[in-house]
Amino acid sequence: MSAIAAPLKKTLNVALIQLSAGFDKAKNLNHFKTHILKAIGESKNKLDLVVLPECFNSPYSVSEFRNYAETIPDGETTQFLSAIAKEHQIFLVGGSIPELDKTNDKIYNTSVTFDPQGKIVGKHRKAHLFDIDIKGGITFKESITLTGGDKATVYDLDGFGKVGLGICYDIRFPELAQIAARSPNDSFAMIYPGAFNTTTGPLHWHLLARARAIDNQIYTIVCSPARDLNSGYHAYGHSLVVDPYGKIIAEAGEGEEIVYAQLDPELITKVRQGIPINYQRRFDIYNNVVDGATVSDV
Ligand SMILES: NC(=O)CCC(=O)C(=O)O
Repeated sequence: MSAIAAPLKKTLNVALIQLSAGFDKAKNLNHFKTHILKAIGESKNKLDLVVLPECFNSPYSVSEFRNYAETIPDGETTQFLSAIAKEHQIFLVGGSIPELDKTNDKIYNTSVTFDPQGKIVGKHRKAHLFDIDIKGGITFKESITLTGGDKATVYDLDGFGKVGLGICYDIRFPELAQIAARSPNDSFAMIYPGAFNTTTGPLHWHLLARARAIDNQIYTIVCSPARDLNSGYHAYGHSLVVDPYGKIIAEAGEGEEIVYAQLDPELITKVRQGIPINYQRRFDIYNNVVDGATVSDV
């Protein structure tokens, strides 16, 4: 058995900013800035990382994505977030925004992460678009106006270690988290800006966040908008941080709230020593999972 690597190198203090967003982009940006500063001022530990929700600068609406779309990195929101990260010396996961790619005129649901110098260190385009139709529940079809990204995303939070990033519906596909958590990437967390809804949220939100943590023995961070019953989309809320045991260590309610958590560098190693699934995997059985594995016929 080889030594267990320590994916998280030191304690990380994180805040999740759960707010709703309306039609006024400038108002949305300022609302988030006020609360980022509030989190920095109120946190009892110096904050290292702040996470925003999916579609934090615009309504979450298929018919509005193009109206709010911006280019990255020169668009207004990217510049705005970069300046905040730099001024306050934090890593900032900028939720997600509708991104216009001028090279193909397509719109993506994109998350950008900044380092404490304001530099972009990670960019993820939502890979799995939220197209669902639950009779009597919710129908939503992002693919009417959005295009899916074509990559898993892993990047380094310098000094702490690596993280993987997915956006909302991406959490239903365990492969992105596996890619991030396993060697050679060895991430300590998956971060998901997300906006589950009031039909699937109560059923699946906590379970999926906990499942990704347990599958991979990493932290999972999921940040939702606050629920606004006057908007066209009722977000579930309940932003969460889950530890590598699958235990919820911080959780918001449904309204506007900031939640704080401290990620312990020793816990991942401890969990992996106690439940050593990393060394017990049977790749000889499931290495063909993409093409269709051979199953026993007896
Ligand atoms: N914004 C989203 O991707 C929503 C995903 C969701 O609600 C789900 O059930 O999955």
